[in-house]
Amino acid sequence: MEDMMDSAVGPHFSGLRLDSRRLSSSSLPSPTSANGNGNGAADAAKGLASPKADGTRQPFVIGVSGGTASGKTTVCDMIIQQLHDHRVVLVNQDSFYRGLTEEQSEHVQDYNFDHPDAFDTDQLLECMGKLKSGQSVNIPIYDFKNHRRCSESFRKVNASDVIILEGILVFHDQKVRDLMDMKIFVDTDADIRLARRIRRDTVERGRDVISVLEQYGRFVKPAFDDFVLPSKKYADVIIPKGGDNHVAIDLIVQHIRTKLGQHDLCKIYPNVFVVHTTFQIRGMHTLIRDKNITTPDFVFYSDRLIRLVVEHGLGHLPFTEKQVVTPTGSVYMGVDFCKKLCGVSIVRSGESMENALRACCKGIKIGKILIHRVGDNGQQLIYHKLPMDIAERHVLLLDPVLGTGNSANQAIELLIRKGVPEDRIIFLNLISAPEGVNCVCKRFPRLKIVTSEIDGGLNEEYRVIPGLGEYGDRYFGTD
Ligand SMILES: Nc1ncnc2c1ncn2[C@@H]1O[C@H](COP(=O)(O)OP(=O)(O)O)[C@@H](O)[C@H]1O
Ligand SMILES: Nc1ccn([C@@H]2O[C@H](COP(=O)(O)O)[C@@H](O)[C@H]2O)c(=O)n1
Ligand SMILES: [Mg+2]
Repeated sequence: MEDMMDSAVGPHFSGLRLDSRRLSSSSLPSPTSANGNGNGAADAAKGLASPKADGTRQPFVIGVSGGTASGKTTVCDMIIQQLHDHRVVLVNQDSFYRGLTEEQSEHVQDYNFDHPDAFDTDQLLECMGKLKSGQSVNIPIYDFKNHRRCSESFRKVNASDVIILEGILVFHDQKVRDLMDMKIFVDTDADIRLARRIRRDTVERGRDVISVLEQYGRFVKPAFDDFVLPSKKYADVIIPKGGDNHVAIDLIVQHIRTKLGQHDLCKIYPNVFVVHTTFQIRGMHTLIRDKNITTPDFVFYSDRLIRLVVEHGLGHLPFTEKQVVTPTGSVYMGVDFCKKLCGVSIVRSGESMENALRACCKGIKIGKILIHRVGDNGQQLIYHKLPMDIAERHVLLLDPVLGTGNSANQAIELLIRKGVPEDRIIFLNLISAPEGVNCVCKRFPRLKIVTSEIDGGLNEEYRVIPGLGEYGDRYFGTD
């Protein structure tokens, strides 16, 4: 999508109209550009939004606007359905309609629901701010039949990687626009919109045709001309034909998938590090993943790979400056290793990484954590033997395969309970599933993960695919 966006210079592109001034790579404005658009198209083309001060990434926010009944909600639902990914949430501007007072209700025919003042934009900004900072929010539920908010219930929306905010006036207020990394305008012919609106308001909202037409002529159309249409210029992408435009929706879905894709995990989570791949590394992975390899060969090549991961992990430790004198009498300005260090292996497969760690760090203390599932109810028992002064050390947590992330999270929680600061834990593994990376990084954004390959995902039995089977059994020859 990004490549295609960059090369699409004409006003029309497969039914998806892109503003070529914005999307030609040389003219992409920054989100803080002085043109007042608050345009985040540059971010949209580059990756997820910029990191926050604590190093975690902010969610990617997509604004979807357009006239009433243009198909905004339909388009958003289609995008979310196609993505089939729980890391995308929808926020409707409609939810932030102010409820009518008794007096206003008595003269509802005179109320302008299409004016910006009809929405509680401060509340919308507060909710979006919370979502962007990773907190879940309770969003009001608005009832179009009695023009009020439901007083007892809310819709809980969890923090996500992608937030879609849709509504007729989401591009009107600059503060709301500034939240967005990408803006889509659903452009549908006015006659079609009116026809749909009549049908929707009579069938779904219990109104009569006369009142719908009166409201349309008195408020909806003028407000469209005064507020909605002028905000179209802020759009990065214009979709003609709304939900019927499958080409445009496919392209947008593909774009979001790219943002969420496993190859973007390192962009999403700045603390995930994948060892730079070479043909040697690919060759060793090919051997250990082969179901026909002998146990000695599995151990030999695993050990080689683990040493690479350990060395990479050690590179993330703090250092102090150190000078030494060389045999030529010259001074070498170098660095000294971090001394306060220990390993912790998650028993049993994590123990397979201990030799490689000892080979790299002479005399290193290594603790152990055993996580034992109790029955089928998800409860787990943890046994551990850790260095007494672990709270003062940097911890290299060892487990060769990161699958669901559940055991890793249990182990990390224990380390934190023992006083180890989150940012002093480096989790080392050979293979990671994207699900595990998401699970661990969301919970512990300051911890570092160092891995040698990120696989496709988990199957129905929660095994990493393509993976390499039961690592511990293969390493210790018990398979
Ligand atoms: N492509 C389409 N063809 C036919 N009906 C549609 C189409 N898109 C939306 N509708 C219908 O039109 C009405 C308005 O669509 P909706 O997505 O709610 O628009 P908006 O959120 O922009 O107001 C709904 O009743 C919906 O079912
Ligand atoms: N009580 C209300 C509140 C809003 N409206 C109309 O809804 C339209 C916005 O929603 P869309 O899904 O159509 O974008 C807007 O045009 C309002 O006129 C209403 O009729 N009653
Ligand atoms: Mg809608």
